[in-house]
Amino acid sequence: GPVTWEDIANDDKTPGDVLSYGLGLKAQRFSKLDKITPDNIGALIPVWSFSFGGEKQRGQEGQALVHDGVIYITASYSRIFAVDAKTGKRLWEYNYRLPDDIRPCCDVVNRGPAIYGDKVFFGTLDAGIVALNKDTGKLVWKKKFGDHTVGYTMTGAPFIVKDQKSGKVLLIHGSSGDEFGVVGWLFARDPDTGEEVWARPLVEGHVGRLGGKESTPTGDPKAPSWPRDKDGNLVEAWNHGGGAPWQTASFDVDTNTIVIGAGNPAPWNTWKRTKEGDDPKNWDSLFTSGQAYVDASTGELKGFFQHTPNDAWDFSGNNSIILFDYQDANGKTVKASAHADRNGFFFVTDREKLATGAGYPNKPTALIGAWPFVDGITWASGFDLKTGRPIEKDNRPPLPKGDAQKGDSIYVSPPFLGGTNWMPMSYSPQTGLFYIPANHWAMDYWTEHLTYKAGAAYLGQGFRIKRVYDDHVGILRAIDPKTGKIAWEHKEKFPLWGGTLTTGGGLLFTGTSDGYVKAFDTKNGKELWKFQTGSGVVSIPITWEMDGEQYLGIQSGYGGAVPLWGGDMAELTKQVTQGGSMWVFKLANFGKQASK
Ligand SMILES: O=C(O)c1cc(C(=O)O)c2c(n1)C(=O)C(=O)c1cc(C(=O)O)[nH]c1-2
Ligand SMILES: [Ca+2]
Ligand SMILES: [Ca+2]
Repeated sequence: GPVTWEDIANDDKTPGDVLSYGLGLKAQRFSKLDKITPDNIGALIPVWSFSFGGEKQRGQEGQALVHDGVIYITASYSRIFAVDAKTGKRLWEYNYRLPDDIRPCCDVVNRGPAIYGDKVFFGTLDAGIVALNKDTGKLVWKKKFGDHTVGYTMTGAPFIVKDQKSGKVLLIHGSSGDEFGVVGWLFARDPDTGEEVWARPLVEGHVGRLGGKESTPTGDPKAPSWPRDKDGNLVEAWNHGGGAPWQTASFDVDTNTIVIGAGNPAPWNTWKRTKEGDDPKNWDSLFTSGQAYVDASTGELKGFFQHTPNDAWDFSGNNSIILFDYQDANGKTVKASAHADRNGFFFVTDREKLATGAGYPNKPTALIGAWPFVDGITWASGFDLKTGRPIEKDNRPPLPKGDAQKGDSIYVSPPFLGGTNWMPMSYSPQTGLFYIPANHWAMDYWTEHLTYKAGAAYLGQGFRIKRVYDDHVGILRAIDPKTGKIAWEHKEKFPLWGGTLTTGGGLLFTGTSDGYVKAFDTKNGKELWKFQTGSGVVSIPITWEMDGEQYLGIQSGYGGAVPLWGGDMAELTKQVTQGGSMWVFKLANFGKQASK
């Protein structure tokens, strides 16, 4: 049958299906299923594996959905499959026809579909979004939202919300393309027709749309966080300023607020976004590299917290923002958001303040806590809780001296690939901990001259990624959101590039770049189980219940940004062969089958 809004709103409470990216509107990636436990996980075995086929493989970063015994999985190169969850039999397949001149910065990935009514929705790499009939795979509508030849693309999973004022269900999705100098947009559409309801650009002073007409500027129309040139015009970078919300939202029903991360400013070169001769700290490049709180009815930006003002490192602010509640020291319930940023800090913010924070962003600050979750951060020593601003180490890549083509190279950690990246963390209400798939690495980093050219990379920085520790790159860490203390950690030889999932059985599932699906004890990080899938795992695990049994699903297929941009880490992972498949596991019950 059709998927209703109630089904989606209750997704986190109904383990028989998985209807949203994040396994619920709060994106906690926690399933209460407790049939698989630390005691019996030794009996977890594959039930089936499904190959995405095709000549082209590359990164499989999707999170699958499950409804009525059908799994919906997106794959690289804008493909989607419906597969029988019991048997692994293909029900239908849809291959979007991509033009040759797409410009995804960081591999031809897709992070998953959305489902609502009788349709499934997913983004395409030529900056489009399509709706298909979920039972037949037949195209219902398609919309192109940006010019792919200048760099617009889409890799993130769309998300369904319900505007609590109008009662309208909306399909929410973002855009990618900051590395090519496009302005990032967040869109709300009618899921039945694909018609735009509103759209919100995330560069200050750019104007949004509502009901097909210009609505309001984002922030201050004069864009005071961007500098002006000698003639009084906003600098070139402002026209191409980035801020792409290229990952997936969460939704706070209570305040009718869409919570989404905004991408890096463009270009990466901090001096192109700083008034000549001035300090970058005076030019924040709003509304980039932070968490945005958007009104579901109008697309207005209600609040914003910036993780990296005038981001010089492509730290971005995109990856998951998990909504959770906790008791503070006085026993008061705090409605908070949690986010592990590429800049190396784990943030806890007050989501009620951010949803109602009238006036200029960051004032008053909604920051509750910011703690490092990786070692050796070079750009800042911490955050000032009074102002919400970073305490910078004055370690920005310098301008080239005199006529030099390049500035002096500096050592930066985390590098632009981040302390973590797109791969979503998860939360366990049982342990009260967050589980962050992180990496220890660094880069040599230098400034280069540049001017904007449509369709060309717009960075103005050079880099080389390198290792920090001999024994590991990947570092899975459990962090306490009240204290920032690391409860446990687990090291991996290769970069971690897959998302995490926690369960009521006290397990944490994730994948590794060298091909394993692994399970850990959420309490102490003990590795309890692993299975080799045959290619690197850079996707997101899910779990669901079918006929009284708990299933685990995850995609295998190595790719993403590391093999393309990872310098020494790209070299390291060259030995990983490509693939493209979905794996499904459950507990072995040979005894029961024999007695049937
Ligand atoms: O700013 C952007 O528009 C944008 C988009 C994407 C993307 O859509 O995949 C990535 C990035 N930036 C990025 O900086 C990055 O490190 C990255 C890694 C990945 C990946 O899938 O492995 N995508 C992206
Ligand atoms: Ca569910
Ligand atoms: Ca980026």
